[in-house]
Amino acid sequence: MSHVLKQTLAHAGGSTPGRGQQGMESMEGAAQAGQDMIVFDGVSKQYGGAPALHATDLTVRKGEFLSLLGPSGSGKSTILNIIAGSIAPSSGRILLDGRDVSTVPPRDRQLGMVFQNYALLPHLNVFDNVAFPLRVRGIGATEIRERVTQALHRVGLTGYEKRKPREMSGGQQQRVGIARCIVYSPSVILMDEPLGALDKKLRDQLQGEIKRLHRDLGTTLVYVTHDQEEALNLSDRVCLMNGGRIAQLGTPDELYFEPASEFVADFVGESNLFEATVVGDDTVRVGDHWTLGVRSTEGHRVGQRVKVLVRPEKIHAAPQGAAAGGSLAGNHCVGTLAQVSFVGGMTRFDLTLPDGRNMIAKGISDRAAERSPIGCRMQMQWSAADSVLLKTE
Ligand SMILES: Nc1ncnc2c1ncn2[C@@H]1O[C@H](COP(=O)(O)OP(=O)(O)OP(=O)(O)O)[C@@H](O)[C@H]1O
Repeated sequence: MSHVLKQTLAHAGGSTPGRGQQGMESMEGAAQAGQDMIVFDGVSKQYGGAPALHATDLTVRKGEFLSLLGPSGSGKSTILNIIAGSIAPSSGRILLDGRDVSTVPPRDRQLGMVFQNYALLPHLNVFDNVAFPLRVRGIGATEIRERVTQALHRVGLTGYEKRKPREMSGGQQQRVGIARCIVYSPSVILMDEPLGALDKKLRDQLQGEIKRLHRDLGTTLVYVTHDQEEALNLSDRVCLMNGGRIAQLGTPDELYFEPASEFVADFVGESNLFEATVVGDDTVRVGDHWTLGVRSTEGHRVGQRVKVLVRPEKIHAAPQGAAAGGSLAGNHCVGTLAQVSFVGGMTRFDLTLPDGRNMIAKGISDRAAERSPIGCRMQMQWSAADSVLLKTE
């Protein structure tokens, strides 16, 4: 039996909290119960002295959809597995709904898990796979039938009860995995790259279903992904990891428009980044002559080196001489068109500025602009309010 399958069964086989577990509730932990569902208090993990997770404080609120996003090896699965109890932290405390569970085994944490490889029992049909966690809890046959029927209905699999996992597509198998998780109403659902094995179209569809499910159930959900679009689309908040540390924790909007660092700006979406020097209030200079207005230089001194972020969709690009699109008073420059492409209803312009810098601009598809020949002169405009200074690292 695979390690993952064993883990799943351990979770699925959890009993209701016993006396021993309640005895572990510390007074301090109980006092923190309230809006916080999961609390990491200085939690770290080392493997033979190498840190997989540096000492981390993290709070997941009740009912929240929190994504753990980051490149490979950044510590996402380590956090998820520490919450699940399948990895013991090297230091720190974990509170679940105010209760210190640092030493509570996985089966007693009342969590649901969904894995990338579904981890279904191949010899059982869909009904029995979903019923499994209820059977190990000793629930009666009538209630099992009701709850399995309802869980399968929620994931759109009514009528598939008798199928074996191998007779189903990847997307359907993952729906079974989700039904098996929600059937026993866990207070927290942990999903580890649940859509990682599916193609883009199915991923998009199941993303919508997971989002709806989360809204309907109101359960706290922690979701590991390395796909930034998925994280931004699904989450109330995103916890972006880098090298075993939290790079930024915030709403998708905050990460996208107010990234805390160049790493965050780069990882989440596309960006134009300019090295610049602060030359006055809300004004910076790029290179020798180019002066830009920025949203704010508060907290920076004149002469300080900074990086300025402008998201491509905030830059309006048009062939030089064409009517300007709106009044984006503030910043402008000219350049030559290096490439134009049509991506999902947007036109993307890759531009080269006179000093050799590259710039990306994106806008709602514009037929006239799209027909602009490569090498033509383009004029770009954007507002100072959309030029954000990044904190220097
Ligand atoms: N059992 C282990 N023994 C030694 N090192 C480990 C072990 N498990 C994880 N690590 C290391 O800990 C770090 C964090 O791993 P983790 O699995 O949390 O990353 P991740 O962000 O989930 O990556 P991925 O997206 O590739 O799954 C990595 O450097 C990894 O090599």
